[in-house]
Order: sequence, then C-alpha cells, then structure tokens
Amino acid sequence: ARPKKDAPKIWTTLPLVGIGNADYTWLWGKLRSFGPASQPFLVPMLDSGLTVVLPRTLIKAVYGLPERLVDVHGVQDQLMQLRWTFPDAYIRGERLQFNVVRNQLTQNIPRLTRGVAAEIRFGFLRSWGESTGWKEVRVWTSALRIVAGAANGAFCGPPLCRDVVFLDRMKDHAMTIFLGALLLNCLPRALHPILGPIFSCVSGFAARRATRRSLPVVTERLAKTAQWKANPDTDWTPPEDALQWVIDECYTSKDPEAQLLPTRVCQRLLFVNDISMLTTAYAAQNLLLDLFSTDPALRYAETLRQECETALRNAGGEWTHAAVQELRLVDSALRESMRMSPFGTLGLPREAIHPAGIQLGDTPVRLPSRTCMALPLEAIHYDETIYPHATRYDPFRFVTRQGVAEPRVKSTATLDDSFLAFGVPGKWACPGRFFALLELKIFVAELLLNYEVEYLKERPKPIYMMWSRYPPDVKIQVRRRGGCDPECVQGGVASTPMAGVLRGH
Ligand code: HEM
Repeated sequence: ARPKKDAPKIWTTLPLVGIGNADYTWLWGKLRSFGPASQPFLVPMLDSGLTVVLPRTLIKAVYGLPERLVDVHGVQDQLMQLRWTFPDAYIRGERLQFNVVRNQLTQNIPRLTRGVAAEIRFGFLRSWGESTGWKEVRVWTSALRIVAGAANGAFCGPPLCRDVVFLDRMKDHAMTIFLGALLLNCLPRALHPILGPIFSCVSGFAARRATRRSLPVVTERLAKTAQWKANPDTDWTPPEDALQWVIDECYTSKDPEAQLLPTRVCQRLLFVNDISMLTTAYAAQNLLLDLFSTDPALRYAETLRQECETALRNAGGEWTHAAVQELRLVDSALRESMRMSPFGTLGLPREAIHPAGIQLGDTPVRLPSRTCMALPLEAIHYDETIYPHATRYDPFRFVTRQGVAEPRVKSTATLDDSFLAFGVPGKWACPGRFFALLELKIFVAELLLNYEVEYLKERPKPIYMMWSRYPPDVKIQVRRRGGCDPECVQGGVASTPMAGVLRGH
C-alpha cells in the first residue's frame, strides 16, 4: 500500500539521537544505551545521512524482506565505493568469485584443511619466529600476514601465498579501499564525480601493484587450463583452489572470452582478498587480545591449549577437518571474542527502495523509499538480557557447562539475531564464515600449541572511526614454547574451571 499523503514524516515521529540533545557525541559507543530499546530511532551519520537504527526485535521482519523492497548489494557496493575501486563492469556485474566462496570453497573445506594449517604454521614461524626467548611482535600486522598467507594457500596456493610482497600489496589494497571508501562516503555526493576519479587512481595504483605480482601466475594457470581443456591427457592436473574455481566459473559464464582476460581474473583474486583478509585478521587479533587480557589465574589459555593438544594428538599430529571440529572450546572463545568486538557500533546497512516505502514489521512506522537502515551491533552484542555480564570476556560462554540443565552449545557458524558478526541469519549471511572459522581455529590452535604470550595489564581499546571499530596495532611479547610441557598439557589442566567440560565433550 502507498503511504497516505498526510502520513507523519519519520523524523517527526522517531526519536533522534545525536542532534539537539545533551548526549550529543560522535563517539557512537553512546548508542549502546539505546540499542536494546524496542523502538527504532534515528541517527545522523556522516556517510549515509539520517539513518534509522532498528531494534533486534525488527531484524527478522525487515532484513527478511525481498530485494525489491530492501536493497543489499547496492548499499554494499556504495560502502566499498565499487564504482571507483573496481570500475571494470565485468567484475561488478558478475560476482563469480562470490559463487566460488559460497559453493566450491565451502564444499572443499575438508580437503583444504591441511594446506591452510601448513600455511598458518609457516606464517607463525615467519612472523613470530623460532626463538624461545621473548620477542616483541605487532598483533595486527602479524595476524594480518599469517591470515593472508593461510587464505591465499586456499585461494591460489604457492608461490603467491608465501610471497610477502604479494600478501602485503593485497593488504595495502584492502586498506586503501576500506579507508578511501569511508572517507568518500563522508563527503557530499555532489563531489563524488570529482573526487571519485582521484580515489579511483589511488586504488587503481594499489590494485596494479598487487596484480603485477599475481599476473604471471594467473597467466600461466590460464594457459595450462586452456591446454588441459583442449587435451585432458596432458601431464597437468588442475589445482584445487579458488583461482582454478574462478577460472572454471569464467569458462561457464555468458562471456568466457572476456572473463578469462588475465588481468580480470587477477582482479577477482584481489576482490576475494579484499572481502576476507581484514575481517578474518580482525577476529584473530581480537581473540588474542581478549584471551591474554584475562586474569592468568583463570587459566583459560591452558584449557584451550589442552583441547588443541588432544584434538591434534587424536588426529595423528596433523590437522584434519574432523580434528578442527573437535575444537569446541576454541570455537566458543572465538564467538565470544567476535561478540565483544563487532566490526562497528552500527552495521549491516540496508536501504528501503520500494517507491511506496516499507512497513517496519507490525509497528505503525512506515519508512519512505531511500531511507537508510542499520543495526546497533554493539548494543545487541552487549545486551545484558541476552548475555549476562556482557562486558566480561567469558571464552566458554557458548559451551555446555557440566551440571547445567540446558546446554548452551552454539557454534560460531550458527547465526541468530543476537550474534551478528557474520551478518543476519539467512540469504545475506557471510558465505565465507565456514572457511574463516577453519582459518581462525587453526590460528588459535597453532598459536597456543607453539607459543607463549605475555599477559597484558588491560585489554587495549579499539580505535573508533565513525561507526567502525579499528584494531589497535599493539605490541605483545611472545616466545616459542620449548617443547610441550606435559605438566601444563595434562596434569595442569585438571585444575582448570573447564576441566569437566573438556572431559564431557
Ligand atoms: C571473521 C571473518 C569474517 C567476518 C566477520 C565476515 C563478515 C561478513 C558479514 C557481516 C557479511 C554480510 C554483510 C551484510 O549483510 O551486509 C559478509 C558477507 C560476505 N562475506 Fe564475509 N566475513 C568474514 C570472512 C569472510 C571470508 C574469509 C570470505 C571469503 C573467503 C568472505 C566472503 C564474504 C562474501 C562473498 C560476502 C557477500 C555475500 C553476498 O552479499 O552475497 N567473508 N561477511
């Protein structure tokens, strides 16, 4: 139904946070106190203008609406300023790389596990070293490199996944477009036709630097694939990695000749890195900071280490998919860390696009077309009614406790409307989360099995930039463990609070 002409405007009916009241602050952390309220409210945002923040109770009703009513991809493209960062219409038009993440990458996780584990082990040795003496490392920088190497082990394999220059250039591109798009989105749209091309030059420069490194590998892969397709008896087997699956998708696309252009395939590899690298490294570094800011007397790290030890030993000393799935406590610690550090105070933006606007569930509120919406991620993740003692990092919050009648087991890949780190449950949830969790669990396991980390006096604070939280690149002291300490692995854990849980699952 079309809205009545005299329907009240939302800015006269919804509460406005941020302008004209004493609580005005650009520190969006203030929004926490509004989040759990059952009523939508308005927030002026530098990048998306006046935005309606929805309460948790409306997520299903609004985020489940069809695409003709609520836009997702257009908003995401705007967020990344794809028009300027990936100006090639082929890349923006057909997201072949998304199909690969959703299908081949996810289905092949069991097969990819060994390679990912090998790259994580290699990455730790390269970044954190072999010395059993204490060494200072930067958490964010090293986590990024390790995660990027592991991901590219599955995306394109060696030599690129071990090529520091390639990995760093991929990271530079991801950072350039993330920060550049944030800045551009804050400037008036009227200026975009002037500033957009400048931004395009900068991100294009970063893209060319990154793809220059991958181009010879991609060109060779394309040539070998073409030869193999012409004669399958050639002495070459197509590798099982995302690059090969992207090439397969290009062959079956509407316009294979154009899609198979080597620079275009390189850009797709770049795109997958852009959407996966920062998010995964962010989760890895947050877990590290959360875990090693807890009270050492609670022995959380030892408990997790023991779980990793057992899983690896049962798998014969090599990570398999089944062994990774055994890491229930690690999974819980990750979910808890992602709960405490969502990537923004507000997030998951959407736009009402139906000319008649959209109704907010069964409330009387109707949003006009072109209204931006977002969810109060921090407020929901810190809602005391859902998460008692929400500001406390409890790594075992999501696993069964012995003697508790109702188990609370919740794997991190399982989404609900109170855990939004991977998006809202349903069609638009992150399709890369199964792969991301594989990387993250092995990251945590390899870290705990091979290194000791000096505990921090307090949890370093994230850097708030408008709605987003940015990781602080703090330094920590680490040292390689000199062989497994049996006292710590077996006897020591018997006295930890989760020993019962470990025996029980
Ligand atoms: C801890 C790591 C990660 C986090 C926190 C994360 C988070 C998210 C979120 C919140 C969304 C949904 C955005 C929205 O609804 O507006 C999303 C979408 C997406 N993610 Fe992830 N992600 C992670 C890792 C990855 C990885 C490793 C990949 C690829 C290998 C990936 C690929 C994608 C893709 C392709 C989409 C877009 C899906 C679509 O719109 O059809 N993500 N991610």
